[in-house]
Amino acid sequence: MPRSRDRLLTQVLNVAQMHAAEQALIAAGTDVHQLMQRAGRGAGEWVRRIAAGRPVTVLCGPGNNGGDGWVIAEYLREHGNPVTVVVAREPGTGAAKTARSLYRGAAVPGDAAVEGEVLVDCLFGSGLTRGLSDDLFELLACLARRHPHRIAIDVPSGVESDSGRPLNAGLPQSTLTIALGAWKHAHFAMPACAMMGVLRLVDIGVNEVPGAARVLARPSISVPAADAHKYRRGMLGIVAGAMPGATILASTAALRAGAGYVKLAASAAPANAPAELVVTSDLSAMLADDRLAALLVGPGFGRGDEAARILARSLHAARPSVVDADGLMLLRPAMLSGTPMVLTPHDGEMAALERAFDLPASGLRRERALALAAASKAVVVLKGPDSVIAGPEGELVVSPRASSWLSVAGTGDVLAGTIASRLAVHGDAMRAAEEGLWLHGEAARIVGSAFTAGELACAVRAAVEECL
Ligand SMILES: NC(=O)C1=CN([C@@H]2O[C@H](COP(=O)(O)OP(=O)(O)OC[C@H]3O[C@@H](n4cnc5c(N)ncnc54)[C@H](O)[C@@H]3O)[C@@H](O)[C@H]2O)[C@@H](O)CC1
Ligand SMILES: [K+]
Repeated sequence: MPRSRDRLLTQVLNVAQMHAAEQALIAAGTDVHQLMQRAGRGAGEWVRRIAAGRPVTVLCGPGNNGGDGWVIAEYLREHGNPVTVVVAREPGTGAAKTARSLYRGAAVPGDAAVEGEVLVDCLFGSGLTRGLSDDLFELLACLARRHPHRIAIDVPSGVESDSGRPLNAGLPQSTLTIALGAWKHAHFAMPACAMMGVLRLVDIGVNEVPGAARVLARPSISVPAADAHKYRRGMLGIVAGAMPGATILASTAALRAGAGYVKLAASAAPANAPAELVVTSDLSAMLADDRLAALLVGPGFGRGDEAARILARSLHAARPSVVDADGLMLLRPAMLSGTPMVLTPHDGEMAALERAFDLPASGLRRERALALAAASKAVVVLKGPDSVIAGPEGELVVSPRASSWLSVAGTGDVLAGTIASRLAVHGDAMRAAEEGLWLHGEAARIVGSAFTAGELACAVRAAVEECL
């Protein structure tokens, strides 16, 4: 793929945006038939490689997703791979009818008894508007049981493309999902993204859609300038609270994510503080220091009145800040100073912030993150298996599903420390959030399984190395 399309292929579109993008291509001279050929043949090549000569069953529905299925089947037949189409519904669109007419292989009516190695699910794609009827659900489920490899084309049938909501209970698990033209939100939203197996994208020439969300991608991190020194590289101040263990984890990550100097304001030096961490008991002096590039407030903070006062005092210093954990439970609109800020709530903290900012606690996660970002003028990293980053101007970045081994105490502190370290380096809240979230996910990939938050924090260094 040409390098210029790399960034373009990170866009994530909803159904309306995808339709508009297709219409733009059609207006520029490509017809639906050509688009379907590009999509079907691109997906067909993936299927052919996976099938490697083993029998493939293609389940075709009535819409253009079914049309893709007919193209895939013909592509496999042309390449000598055994293929059978199961016709769940006859094609209803012009492009799908044409695709069917061009297929010269075997087709059987909706027959659940067909067996094979690879099932290609082209029953419904982004046009699904309601749950599968009982007969279609049974057909899909029976075929899925009879095929060890299950490839979903565009989105698995039964999944709502814009939300990632399954519209039927008990939908089969796919081993591979091939997105067509652009990523859809379902590819990154729970619970659908956990049903999709490996994700691949086929480029059909879709152009940039203004306002589209993006998938979190590997950031590019600069090495320190030739004349760098510890302060110019960014000094991060971390404000400790009642439980300094959390700030030690955050500091361990922050020391490895790029900041030149990490200072911890704590009433007493924690016993297990890393030697590189400078501990001060003078919070006022730390906040007044001109060299302070960013602040992290919240991990292990406590939720009492004293903690609330320290939070307000810290944010009053008006430095680029990351507010996490207990800090989020105490944050009030009046504490915001308009300086770059990143908020890193999990779902429970998000609900507390929504109460504090008088926002509805309903809607999709990405919509809730966008609403909080708009109300607070902060960048919101809504954490979870399907983390999203929302910016105050409506920017939206969705993260590929994170390692489930991250579900262990302390990993949130590591994320906060990583983002804060990046914020200290350059002061750009959106960029720091993206870099931090990517580094965190990559560190988890590097440490693998059954890791501790401390091991994760140490692996941030290796993750940074991959971005240089
Ligand atoms: N439009 C284009 O230019 C392209 C579309 N492509 C494919 O087209 C797909 C979208 O096509 P469609 O919009 O035709 O959508 P689908 O193929 O998902 O099918 C939608 C049709 O099924 C009906 N329907 C929805 N839910 C149903 C249910 N539960 N039970 C029964 N019928 C139901 C709808 O009323 C509509 O007639 C994409 O996912 C992608 O696979 C690709 O071929 C690329 C090009
Ligand atoms: K499908």
